[in-house]
Amino acid sequence: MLEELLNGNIEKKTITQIYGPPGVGKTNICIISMLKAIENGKNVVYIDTEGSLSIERIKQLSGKDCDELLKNIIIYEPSSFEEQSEALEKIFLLENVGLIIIDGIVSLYRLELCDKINENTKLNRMLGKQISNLLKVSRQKNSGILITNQVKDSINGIEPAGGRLLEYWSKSIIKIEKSESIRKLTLEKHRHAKEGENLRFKILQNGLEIINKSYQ
Ligand SMILES: Nc1ncnc2c1ncn2[C@@H]1O[C@H](COP(=O)(O)OP(=O)(O)OP(=O)(O)O)[C@@H](O)[C@H]1O
Repeated sequence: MLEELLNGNIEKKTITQIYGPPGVGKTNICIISMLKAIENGKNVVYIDTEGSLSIERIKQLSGKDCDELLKNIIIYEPSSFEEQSEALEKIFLLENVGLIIIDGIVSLYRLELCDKINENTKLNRMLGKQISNLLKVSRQKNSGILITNQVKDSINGIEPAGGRLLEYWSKSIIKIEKSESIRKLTLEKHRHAKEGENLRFKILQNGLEIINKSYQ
């Protein structure tokens, strides 16, 4: 799905970010990207911070029994932002990693934000360290990085959460929105594909159906 919009695979050694409101289809796209990487003979690390990953959904989208596929998926389910940092450290020890997915990169971070400035500074430092580790491990393994992000309100409507740091280090940024059953992906930032390109699709039981691709 993302390949059609990016005119190629998810780039290796950089962060591709997809952001949008709840229930819009971010996890579905993560699963499709994961299945593609496995099809290409790679293992996938899936860091599920919100309990979004469903084995049943993997089964539906792959059309296969999951037992074989699960051998190629390393799932982490951190319950704190610190555990998320620890999960990233573990990837350095894994073999044949083609794609690292963090579904909800700042969900736990946002949950832990509070009114104590010291605590928030610590969380920000941890986010910086996580981004640095992600880039380091992806260079070491020659793997892609796909993260999903929540939205926050801004004067222009909505924008990705996680601040400038995450925006700067995400070399591809894709917005996803929904109107009734139609989803729209828009390429907002990319190093070598046309920004503003968009793709409309539907989520079906057994896959994602592309409706059209256009440039506006
Ligand atoms: N079998 C299915 N057939 C059709 N649509 C489905 C099926 N399974 C899930 N969906 C649709 O997928 C959508 C949820 O997508 P997804 O979980 O990818 O969203 P998300 O953006 O990751 O949400 P969140 O941020 O809350 O985790 C829902 O609209 C749901 O109806």
